[in-house]
Amino acid sequence: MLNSVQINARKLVLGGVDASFRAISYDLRVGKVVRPGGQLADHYVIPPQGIVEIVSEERLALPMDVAGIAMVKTSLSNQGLLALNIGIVDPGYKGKIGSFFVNFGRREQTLRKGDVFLRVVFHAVAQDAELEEPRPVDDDRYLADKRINMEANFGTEFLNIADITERFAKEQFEKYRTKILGLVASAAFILAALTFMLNFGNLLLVQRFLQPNDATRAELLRQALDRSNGDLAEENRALLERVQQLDRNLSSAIDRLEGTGGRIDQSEGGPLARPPQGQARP
Ligand SMILES: Nc1ccn([C@H]2C[C@H](O)[C@@H](COP(=O)(O)OP(=O)(O)OP(=O)(O)O)O2)c(=O)n1
Repeated sequence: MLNSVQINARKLVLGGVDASFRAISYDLRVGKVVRPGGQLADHYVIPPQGIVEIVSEERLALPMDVAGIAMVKTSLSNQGLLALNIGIVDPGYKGKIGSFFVNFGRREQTLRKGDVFLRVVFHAVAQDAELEEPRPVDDDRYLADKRINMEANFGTEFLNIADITERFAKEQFEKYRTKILGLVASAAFILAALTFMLNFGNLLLVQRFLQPNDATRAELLRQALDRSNGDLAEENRALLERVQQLDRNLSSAIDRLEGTGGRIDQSEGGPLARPPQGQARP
């Protein structure tokens, strides 16, 4: 691992400042901020769950026998700002360095031009193999690619909780819409059927209380017939007595007629007694 004197002497960092040289590393500073919409800025307030991309102020200019390793700044991590693009800087790499940052904390965090954001250590690379030198990375091209990538692939929040929730809810709704509509239709049908049956039941109940059923009607008819039979029996009995009385009167009238030799005793009443002349029989 190279020390700061070697880093400085071999001009591994272009545009560097003394304050960023550490004993065995260099602290890269923020050059440009690429906001979630892709716009360039000198600073950005990262909301909780927010994301931003940072491009270094310095350029690295590595020869083929030096490789770099970009590492997180512990102080930023402690604030909840985590660098995602840590890793190897290939031997021969010439260009700026960039990294996404996400805010895992509960509070907003600001990154601005000049802040340190990555720590780079440098290693000597053994030269016993044929290495292909990477092509230099143009600063403007590097920045433009970062902007395009940011705009195309990232939202204001790295977790995009609102978007994810909305998309998830929409997907679930689409998935279950047919089922839900079917269930609603069935529920409506069942409700309608129950309402109808309730009304029908009420009607039957009212009819049961207001109208006599067949058994009740038969009972009423039987009582009426009983009453009628009783009346007829009574009349029959009266008529029978009357007939018997008439029969008795007739017998006694005949007896008297025979006793008197065919003369009719006008003093006797009875059914066969002749009424006086000009008087109608009752
Ligand atoms: N934070 C970083 C880390 C590295 N690099 C640069 C220097 C590296 O030499 C180069 C390639 O690094 P990786 O291999 O990690 O990235 P890729 O897999 O995208 O690159 P490649 O296309 O070379 O496979 O990217 C960078 O710009 N920013």
